[in-house]
Amino acid sequence: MSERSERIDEHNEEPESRAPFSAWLRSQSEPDWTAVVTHPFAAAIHSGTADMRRYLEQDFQFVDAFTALLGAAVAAADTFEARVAVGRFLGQTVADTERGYFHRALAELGGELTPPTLEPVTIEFRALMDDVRRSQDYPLILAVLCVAEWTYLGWASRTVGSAEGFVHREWIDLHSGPEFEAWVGFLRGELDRLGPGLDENGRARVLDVFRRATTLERRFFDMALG
Ligand SMILES: Cc1ncc(C[n+]2csc(CCO)c2C)c(N)n1
Repeated sequence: MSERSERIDEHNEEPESRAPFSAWLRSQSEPDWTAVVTHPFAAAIHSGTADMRRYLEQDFQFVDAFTALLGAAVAAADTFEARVAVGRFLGQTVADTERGYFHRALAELGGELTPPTLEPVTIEFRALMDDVRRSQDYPLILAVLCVAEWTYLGWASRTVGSAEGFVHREWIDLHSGPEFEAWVGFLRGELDRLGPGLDENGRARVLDVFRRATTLERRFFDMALG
Protein backbone atom coordinates (compact mmCIF):
# COMPACT_ATOMS: atom_id res chain seq x y z
CA MET A 1 0.00 0.00 0.00
CA SER A 2 1.28 3.47 -0.83
CA GLU A 3 2.03 6.02 1.87
CA ARG A 4 -0.62 8.23 0.32
CA SER A 5 -3.52 5.79 0.60
CA GLU A 6 -2.54 5.01 4.20
CA ARG A 7 -2.69 8.68 5.01
CA ILE A 8 -6.25 8.93 3.73
CA ASP A 9 -7.27 6.51 6.49
CA GLU A 10 -5.38 8.37 9.17
CA HIS A 11 -8.31 9.93 10.93
CA ASN A 12 -10.74 7.08 10.62
CA GLU A 13 -11.84 5.55 13.88
CA GLU A 14 -12.55 2.15 12.33
CA PRO A 15 -10.10 0.10 10.28
CA GLU A 16 -11.14 0.15 6.63
CA SER A 17 -11.49 -3.25 5.05
CA ARG A 18 -9.05 -2.17 2.31
CA ALA A 19 -6.44 -1.02 4.85
CA PRO A 20 -4.57 -3.89 6.49
CA PHE A 21 -4.92 -3.88 10.26
CA SER A 22 -1.18 -3.23 10.77
CA ALA A 23 -1.26 -0.16 8.49
CA TRP A 24 -4.28 1.14 10.40
CA LEU A 25 -2.53 0.61 13.74
CA ARG A 26 0.51 2.52 12.50
CA SER A 27 -1.51 5.40 11.07
CA GLN A 28 -3.40 5.70 14.37
CA SER A 29 -0.05 5.92 16.20
CA GLU A 30 1.05 9.15 14.55
CA PRO A 31 2.73 11.54 15.17
CA ASP A 32 4.87 9.32 17.41
CA TRP A 33 5.57 6.76 14.70
CA THR A 34 7.17 9.27 12.36
CA ALA A 35 8.98 10.87 15.30
CA VAL A 36 10.63 7.50 16.03
CA VAL A 37 11.71 6.65 12.49
CA THR A 38 13.06 10.18 11.88
CA HIS A 39 14.46 10.63 15.39
CA PRO A 40 17.68 12.67 15.83
CA PHE A 41 19.24 9.81 17.78
CA ALA A 42 18.57 7.43 14.88
CA ALA A 43 20.11 9.98 12.50
CA ALA A 44 23.15 10.15 14.81
CA ILE A 45 23.50 6.35 14.62
CA HIS A 46 23.53 6.64 10.83
CA SER A 47 26.18 9.36 10.87
CA GLY A 48 28.25 7.43 13.40
CA THR A 49 28.12 10.26 15.94
CA ALA A 50 25.61 8.80 18.44
CA ASP A 51 26.91 8.14 21.97
CA MET A 52 25.86 4.49 22.16
CA ARG A 53 27.04 3.50 25.65
CA ARG A 54 24.04 4.43 27.82
CA TYR A 55 21.63 3.60 25.01
CA LEU A 56 22.99 0.05 24.60
CA GLU A 57 23.25 -0.51 28.36
CA GLN A 58 19.56 0.30 28.71
CA ASP A 59 18.63 -1.50 25.50
CA PHE A 60 20.23 -4.74 26.67
CA GLN A 61 17.78 -4.69 29.61
CA PHE A 62 14.99 -4.13 27.10
CA VAL A 63 16.11 -7.00 24.88
CA ASP A 64 15.99 -9.49 27.75
CA ALA A 65 12.30 -8.75 28.43
CA PHE A 66 11.70 -8.76 24.66
CA THR A 67 13.21 -12.24 24.40
CA ALA A 68 10.84 -13.47 27.12
CA LEU A 69 7.99 -11.93 25.12
CA LEU A 70 9.05 -13.90 22.04
CA GLY A 71 8.76 -17.03 24.18
CA ALA A 72 5.23 -16.00 25.15
CA ALA A 73 4.39 -15.57 21.46
CA VAL A 74 5.54 -19.15 20.77
CA ALA A 75 3.19 -20.33 23.53
CA ALA A 76 0.22 -18.10 22.65
CA ALA A 77 0.28 -18.34 18.82
CA ASP A 78 -2.71 -20.02 17.20
CA THR A 79 -0.79 -21.86 14.45
CA PHE A 80 2.16 -24.23 14.27
CA GLU A 81 3.74 -22.14 11.49
CA ALA A 82 3.75 -19.03 13.67
CA ARG A 83 5.33 -20.86 16.62
CA VAL A 84 8.13 -22.08 14.36
CA ALA A 85 8.72 -18.65 12.77
CA VAL A 86 8.92 -16.89 16.15
CA GLY A 87 11.00 -19.69 17.68
CA ARG A 88 13.48 -19.52 14.81
CA PHE A 89 13.88 -15.77 15.23
CA LEU A 90 14.25 -16.18 19.00
CA GLY A 91 17.07 -18.66 18.56
CA GLN A 92 18.90 -16.40 16.13
CA THR A 93 18.34 -13.30 18.25
CA VAL A 94 19.68 -14.80 21.44
CA ALA A 95 22.60 -16.53 19.73
CA ASP A 96 23.70 -13.80 17.30
CA THR A 97 22.51 -10.51 18.71
CA GLU A 98 22.60 -10.79 22.47
CA ARG A 99 25.66 -12.97 22.81
CA GLY A 100 27.43 -11.31 19.93
CA TYR A 101 26.72 -7.68 19.29
CA PHE A 102 25.86 -6.48 22.81
CA HIS A 103 28.88 -8.13 24.42
CA ARG A 104 31.31 -6.82 21.81
CA ALA A 105 29.80 -3.35 21.59
CA LEU A 106 29.57 -2.79 25.35
CA ALA A 107 33.14 -4.06 25.80
CA GLU A 108 34.30 -1.59 23.13
CA LEU A 109 32.42 1.30 24.79
CA GLY A 110 33.32 0.43 28.39
CA GLY A 111 29.64 -0.17 29.20
CA GLU A 112 27.97 -2.61 31.59
CA LEU A 113 25.80 -5.59 30.67
CA THR A 114 24.03 -4.95 33.99
CA PRO A 115 23.94 -1.18 34.56
CA PRO A 116 23.39 -0.07 38.18
CA THR A 117 20.30 2.02 37.34
CA LEU A 118 17.46 1.60 34.92
CA GLU A 119 16.04 4.68 33.22
CA PRO A 120 12.30 5.31 33.82
CA VAL A 121 11.52 4.57 30.17
CA THR A 122 13.36 1.23 30.40
CA ILE A 123 11.32 0.30 33.49
CA GLU A 124 8.06 1.33 31.81
CA PHE A 125 8.87 -0.55 28.62
CA ARG A 126 9.70 -3.68 30.58
CA ALA A 127 6.47 -3.32 32.55
CA LEU A 128 4.46 -3.15 29.31
CA MET A 129 6.24 -6.21 27.92
CA ASP A 130 5.79 -8.12 31.18
CA ASP A 131 2.06 -7.23 31.37
CA VAL A 132 1.47 -8.32 27.79
CA ARG A 133 3.54 -11.47 28.28
CA ARG A 134 1.46 -12.47 31.31
CA SER A 135 -1.78 -11.80 29.42
CA GLN A 136 -0.88 -14.63 26.99
CA ASP A 137 -3.02 -12.72 24.49
CA TYR A 138 -1.40 -13.32 21.09
CA PRO A 139 -2.66 -10.15 19.30
CA LEU A 140 -1.47 -7.98 22.23
CA ILE A 141 1.92 -9.72 22.22
CA LEU A 142 2.14 -9.17 18.45
CA ALA A 143 1.37 -5.47 18.90
CA VAL A 144 4.45 -4.92 21.10
CA LEU A 145 6.70 -7.12 18.95
CA CYS A 146 5.53 -5.44 15.76
CA VAL A 147 6.15 -1.90 17.05
CA ALA A 148 9.63 -2.79 18.34
CA GLU A 149 10.67 -4.40 15.07
CA TRP A 150 8.83 -2.27 12.51
CA THR A 151 9.95 1.09 13.97
CA TYR A 152 13.53 -0.22 13.99
CA LEU A 153 13.22 -1.34 10.36
CA GLY A 154 11.86 2.15 9.66
CA TRP A 155 14.77 4.18 10.97
CA ALA A 156 17.48 1.69 10.00
CA SER A 157 16.27 1.47 6.37
CA ARG A 158 16.67 5.20 5.83
CA THR A 159 19.78 5.63 3.73
CA VAL A 160 21.31 8.64 5.36
CA GLY A 161 24.84 8.93 6.67
CA SER A 162 27.69 6.46 6.47
CA ALA A 163 28.66 5.13 9.89
CA GLU A 164 31.95 3.24 9.77
CA GLY A 165 32.69 1.87 13.26
CA PHE A 166 31.20 -1.56 13.97
CA VAL A 167 29.09 -0.34 16.93
CA HIS A 168 26.99 1.95 14.73
CA ARG A 169 27.31 0.01 11.46
CA GLU A 170 26.23 -3.39 12.83
CA TRP A 171 23.32 -1.87 14.79
CA ILE A 172 21.97 -0.49 11.50
CA ASP A 173 22.63 -3.73 9.62
CA LEU A 174 20.90 -5.83 12.30
CA HIS A 175 17.68 -3.87 11.77
CA SER A 176 17.62 -3.66 7.97
CA GLY A 177 18.03 -5.95 4.97
CA PRO A 178 15.84 -8.69 3.46
CA GLU A 179 15.80 -11.09 6.43
CA PHE A 180 14.73 -8.43 8.90
CA GLU A 181 12.17 -7.13 6.38
CA ALA A 182 10.73 -10.64 6.12
CA TRP A 183 10.49 -10.89 9.91
CA VAL A 184 8.63 -7.57 10.11
CA GLY A 185 6.46 -8.74 7.21
CA PHE A 186 5.60 -11.86 9.19
CA LEU A 187 4.60 -9.85 12.30
CA ARG A 188 2.49 -7.45 10.22
CA GLY A 189 0.93 -10.40 8.39
CA GLU A 190 -0.09 -11.99 11.68
CA LEU A 191 -1.80 -8.77 12.81
CA ASP A 192 -3.44 -8.43 9.38
CA ARG A 193 -4.66 -12.03 9.59
CA LEU A 194 -6.07 -11.72 13.13
CA GLY A 195 -7.37 -8.12 13.09
CA PRO A 196 -10.57 -8.76 11.07
CA GLY A 197 -11.62 -11.48 13.55
CA LEU A 198 -11.42 -9.17 16.57
CA ASP A 199 -14.45 -7.34 17.87
CA GLU A 200 -14.38 -3.58 18.46
CA ASN A 201 -13.13 -4.00 22.01
CA GLY A 202 -10.39 -6.38 20.89
CA ARG A 203 -9.19 -3.96 18.21
CA ALA A 204 -9.21 -1.09 20.69
CA ARG A 205 -7.06 -3.09 23.13
CA VAL A 206 -4.52 -3.90 20.40
CA LEU A 207 -4.43 -0.26 19.32
CA ASP A 208 -3.92 0.89 22.93
CA VAL A 209 -0.89 -1.41 23.35
CA PHE A 210 0.43 -0.48 19.88
CA ARG A 211 0.24 3.24 20.71
CA ARG A 212 1.80 2.84 24.15
CA ALA A 213 4.70 0.89 22.66
CA THR A 214 5.21 3.52 19.94
CA THR A 215 5.29 6.33 22.51
CA LEU A 216 7.82 4.35 24.57
CA GLU A 217 10.03 3.88 21.49
CA ARG A 218 10.02 7.65 21.02
CA ARG A 219 10.86 8.23 24.68
CA PHE A 220 13.60 5.58 24.54
CA PHE A 221 15.37 7.51 21.77
CA ASP A 222 14.76 10.78 23.68
CA MET A 223 16.46 9.21 26.71
CA ALA A 224 19.40 8.11 24.57
CA LEU A 225 19.82 11.63 23.23
CA GLY A 226 20.38 12.73 26.85
C1 LIG B 1 13.90 0.14 22.47
C2 LIG B 1 14.07 -0.86 21.38
N1 LIG B 1 13.06 -1.08 20.54
C3 LIG B 1 13.19 -2.00 19.57
C4 LIG B 1 14.36 -2.69 19.41
C5 LIG B 1 14.50 -3.67 18.31
N2 LIG B 1 14.73 -4.99 18.77
C6 LIG B 1 14.52 -5.37 20.02
S1 LIG B 1 14.89 -6.96 20.30
C7 LIG B 1 15.29 -7.19 18.74
C8 LIG B 1 15.72 -8.50 18.25
C9 LIG B 1 17.19 -8.49 17.99
O1 LIG B 1 17.91 -7.91 19.00
C10 LIG B 1 15.15 -6.01 18.02
C11 LIG B 1 15.43 -5.91 16.60
C12 LIG B 1 15.39 -2.43 20.32
N3 LIG B 1 16.56 -3.09 20.27
N4 LIG B 1 15.23 -1.51 21.28
